[in-house]
Amino acid sequence: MEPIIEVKNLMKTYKKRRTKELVHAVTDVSFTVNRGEILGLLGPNGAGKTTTIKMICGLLIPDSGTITVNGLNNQKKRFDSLRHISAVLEGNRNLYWRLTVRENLEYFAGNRGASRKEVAGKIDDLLEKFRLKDKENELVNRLSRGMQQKLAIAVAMLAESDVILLDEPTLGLDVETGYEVRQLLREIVRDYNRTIIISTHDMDVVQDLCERTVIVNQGKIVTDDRVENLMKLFDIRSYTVTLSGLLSAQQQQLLLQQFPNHVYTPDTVQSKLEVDLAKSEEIYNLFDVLKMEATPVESIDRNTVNFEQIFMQIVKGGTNDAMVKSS
Ligand SMILES: Nc1ncnc2c1ncn2[C@@H]1O[C@H](COP(=O)(O)OP(=O)(O)OP(=O)(O)O)[C@@H](O)[C@H]1O
Repeated sequence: MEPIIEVKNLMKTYKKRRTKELVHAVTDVSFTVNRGEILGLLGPNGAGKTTTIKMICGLLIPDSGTITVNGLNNQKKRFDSLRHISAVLEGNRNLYWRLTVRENLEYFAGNRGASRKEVAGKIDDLLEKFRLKDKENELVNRLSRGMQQKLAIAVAMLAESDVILLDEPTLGLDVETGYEVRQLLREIVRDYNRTIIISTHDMDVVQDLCERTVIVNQGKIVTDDRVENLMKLFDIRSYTVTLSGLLSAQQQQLLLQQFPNHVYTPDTVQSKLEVDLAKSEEIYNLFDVLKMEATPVESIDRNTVNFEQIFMQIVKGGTNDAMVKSS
């Protein structure tokens, strides 16, 4: 694995203009991103994600710490290192709303010194890839939010930089467009050999797209691990039992003793019982309790843990939580 971005001991404090109060946005952030990786940068509101992203793409200067892009320190070799990075920070705000889709692409390509003729093929390729060909002459302000977002990512692709930073790429998109954007990002990494860092609150993005995630809370990293490792680490054996009727008082008593954290929702027609097992063998104890009475069991379903639950679990303890790392 070849590291393309190395972030070491970043720190950034803001001073509020009016009150002069200090905000320690990033207190200690270090992580590495490998070439060809899709890394999810997560954290609750105000955790320091945008500040970190802005420091990586050179929009903010850290108070201390270093950022290396392709082996180049982004403060000492600012121009050379930033050449390797493109960023889509506020999605559609990166675009010119009174220009058409193609004009936006031509404008931003021109900004990088390329002539209209030189980039025509590249623009056609991007329009095709981002399924925007039939909208190429549409004004950006007439496009849906999803199309604007796709165009903003296409603009970032023009630079042919190794790394693309995306802040909330699926924010405000409907389910279908969110899926399409995720699909596109996957293709970008696969077909164009790019590295992507995504700051997001969208857990579908993480579960579906990111190989690794760095979770920040109150300016510090609390988790840096592969998504599949975290899924395994938090894979609690959680079951939902559906009954056609009620549990007896004795059954409820036994459940309380054996599974103190269970949740029982009684209903004369259809009751629900949710149980977390510490070990898989405990399922036999559950069966023993259920078969004590003749109440029919309609189904026993294993609940799968999703990334949202994992995320909540990791951040709810705040900065005192030990760093979660399974490997
Ligand atoms: N220009 C600024 N001046 C003062 N405080 C700021 C400034 N920008 C950000 N902050 C504060 O720094 C902290 C980190 O903010 P940041 O935007 O990096 O968090 P975030 O993780 O991206 O949050 P969100 O998910 O809400 O976008 C927050 O407390 C925020 O209020």
